Amino acid sequence: MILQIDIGNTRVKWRFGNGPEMLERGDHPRAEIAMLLETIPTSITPAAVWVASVAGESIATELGQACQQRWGLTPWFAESSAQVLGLQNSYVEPGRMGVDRWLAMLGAWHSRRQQVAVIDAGSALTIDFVAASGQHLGGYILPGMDSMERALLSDTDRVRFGTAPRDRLEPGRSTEAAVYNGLLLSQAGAIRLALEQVSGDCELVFSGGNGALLCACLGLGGTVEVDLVLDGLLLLGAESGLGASA
Ligand SMILES: Nc1ncnc2c1ncn2[C@@H]1O[C@H](COP(=O)(O)OP(=O)(O)OP(=O)(O)O)[C@@H](O)[C@H]1O
Ligand SMILES: CC(C)(CO)[C@@H](O)C(=O)NCCC(=O)O
Ligand SMILES: [K+]
Repeated sequence: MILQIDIGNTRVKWRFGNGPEMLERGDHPRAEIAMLLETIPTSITPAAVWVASVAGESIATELGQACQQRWGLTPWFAESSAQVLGLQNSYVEPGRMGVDRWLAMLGAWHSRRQQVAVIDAGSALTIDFVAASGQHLGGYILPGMDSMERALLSDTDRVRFGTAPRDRLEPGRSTEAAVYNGLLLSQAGAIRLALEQVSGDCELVFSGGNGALLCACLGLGGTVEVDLVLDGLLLLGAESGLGASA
């Protein structure tokens, strides 16, 4: 079976198994990638390791060495391309599109074949549109909630706050509420406005650490699929002839 790894900007998520039968999963801070394999149970012996990474070359090298050492395996790294399985990239240089966006689009569109808005709310917020035909119509890349919060903290003296966000958009009556509701408002508002830029109905598919929060805030329906990137990774790996049932 295949070990699937999603290396994001702050966290690394992994799962082990085939398709709907995912046996084990976990996540780990990206800063400690060298320790990642030590958190994976010894009962897991993958036939292959497939990776979606938005991190730099050094992280890939580090993971490659660790996989070689532990299982004698060289991981396969997914890449964005001009088209795959009917999904078509809009970039002139398709390789420049973040592979997490590309795989999330594949995961969301392939099972639906209708127009979708793919919203990945992690360290960054990305909003991508795919037409029913599979054509990528374009997208947006914004700072995520934590980045926005850090920017606000570093650029102001009197904005200080402490608790976790709630799914509320009402005007805040304390610094804390004004900040958190403001952060949410900016993300939810951006999504609302983005949806106005494309014609026709879109099915909304949310992913990422803040996906469920934003889905609840917006109240526009849609589904939350936390494994969108890994679902796309499985599709691409199988299509690339790597053998999904290995
Ligand atoms: N339990 C949680 N653990 C970590 N982050 C969480 C959690 N719940 C919500 N979050 C939010 O999710 C964000 C991280 O999202 P995600 O796990 O998708 O990160 P990522 O994959 O590194 O990001 P990106 O997809 O932009 O590379 C954090 O900024 C935080 O605001
Ligand atoms: C936008 C992020 C950071 C989201 O994780 C990632 O997809 C990325 O690094 N993308 C490269 C730039 C692009 O997608 O155009
Ligand atoms: K991600």
